[in-house]
Amino acid sequence: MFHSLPLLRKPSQIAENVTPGPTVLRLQDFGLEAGGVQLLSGVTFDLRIGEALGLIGRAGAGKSLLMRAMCRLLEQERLVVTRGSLQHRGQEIFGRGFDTPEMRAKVVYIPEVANPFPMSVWDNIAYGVKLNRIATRRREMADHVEAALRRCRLWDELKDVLHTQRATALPPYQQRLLCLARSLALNPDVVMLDQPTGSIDQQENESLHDIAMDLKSDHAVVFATASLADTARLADRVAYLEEGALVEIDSAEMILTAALAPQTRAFLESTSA
Ligand SMILES: Nc1ncnc2c1ncn2[C@@H]1O[C@H](COP(=O)(O)OP(=O)(O)OP(=O)(O)O)[C@@H](O)[C@H]1O
Repeated sequence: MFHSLPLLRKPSQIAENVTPGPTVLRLQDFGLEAGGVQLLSGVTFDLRIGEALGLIGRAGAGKSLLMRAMCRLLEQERLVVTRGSLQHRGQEIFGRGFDTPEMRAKVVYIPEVANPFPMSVWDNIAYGVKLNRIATRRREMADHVEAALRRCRLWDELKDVLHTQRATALPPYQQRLLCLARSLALNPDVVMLDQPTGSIDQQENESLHDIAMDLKSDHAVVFATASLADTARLADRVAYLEEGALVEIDSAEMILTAALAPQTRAFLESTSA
């Protein structure tokens, strides 16, 4: 029974000294159709720095699509029609004249299958830092590379091979973390992680949990995972999606132990059975 899930964090595991910061994303009755097919509808929520939102739902419910929409990273965008409002810091993401590259540095999406550049670890991070003029001097650049790798718990392992280790030859989990480090070096305010705990072992899961809890201190974090246990450990709020529609969003505790919508309850029952 889902109401007996022994999954919720103890209060002590909630990031300490974090009071939710400013709202960075605001969705109001947001919907999206592609090629005449309705793929997302009725999505309304605000997202603030300092909180983690877990997206749950069956395969194909629209979790990845929603995250991709939130950073305007859609396939065949010319076929896409949006409804309602989706704003990053007060600006419509799908509005005309919106600065998409600048926003993509601020609202980052890390897919389940990592896509590092076929370059060294250093170049993977330095490339965007240089392009976005975050640092130009080598000393400054080195600080950014180190800080990003430290936050992703990669520094100790990679510090001696920054220039010689090809990113695409790293193990898959490290590739994913490197992509996260690459994005963090651009100072985003929203970090979206798609299936972050997919195909990783227990030790990696623990390390990822620590990384995500730390990220929450100065970012808004959105993630989708098939694991309700991981959702319960990481999320402050949880949103349940079904067939592209937002059915219910509330605190993690409410959704995972006392969901109101029958659809949410049915999903939780089937998932924890
Ligand atoms: N650009 C697009 N054009 C048309 N259909 C799309 C597009 N992007 C996604 N879809 C469709 O939208 C639906 C939602 O897919 P999505 O990958 O977001 O589901 P999901 O909830 O993340 O599933 P999973 O848990 O399996 O990852 C799917 O039917 C998918 O084929």
